[in-house]
Amino acid sequence: MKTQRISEVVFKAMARSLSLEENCFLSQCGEQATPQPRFNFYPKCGGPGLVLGLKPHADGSAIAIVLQDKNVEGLQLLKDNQWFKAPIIPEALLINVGDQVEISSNGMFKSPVHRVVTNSKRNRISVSVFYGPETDKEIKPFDRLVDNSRPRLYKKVKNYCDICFQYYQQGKRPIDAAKLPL
Ligand SMILES: O=C(O)CCC(=O)C(=O)O
Ligand SMILES: [Fe+2]
Repeated sequence: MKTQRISEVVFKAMARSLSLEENCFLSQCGEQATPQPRFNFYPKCGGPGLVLGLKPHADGSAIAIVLQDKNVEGLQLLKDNQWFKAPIIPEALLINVGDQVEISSNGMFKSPVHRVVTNSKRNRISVSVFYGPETDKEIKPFDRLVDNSRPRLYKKVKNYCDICFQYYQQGKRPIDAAKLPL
């Protein structure tokens, strides 16, 4: 899977959709940004209403490219306090916006909270490839997206993923630590 190329196309398209210079997300990430793949296996589970495959979280990366199981659904996204199922579209790649794109786009793109539920009859697999900035790169809202009508919403962050795990364990959202008081 040529995920590097896909990430470039997606980052450029997101920049153009905000009328920004097309390399802005890519240059924030830097040249050495390495993909972080994760292979997920969710065993079938006798109590699917009681046990989650992956608890609610938002991805800490800039984007994630997800190849979902072709036959077993499970991914759900939170919108207006309701969980919505991600449909199965065989061979399709799902692109998820992560916290670091929410920060650099000053909230124009939202990093959705999502979870994975278990299935009582079938195992499920998925592959996520996370793209984010190289170590020590500073991420902050693009100046072009900050003005009087849209104030700066987030502080600068660095090595953001380091705090993500800690927040995840505590059931908190790391992006809340980056929010500026309104
Ligand atoms: O299994 C999935 O469909 C999504 C996995 C996910 O959210 C993640 O790896 O962060
Ligand atoms: Fe995720």
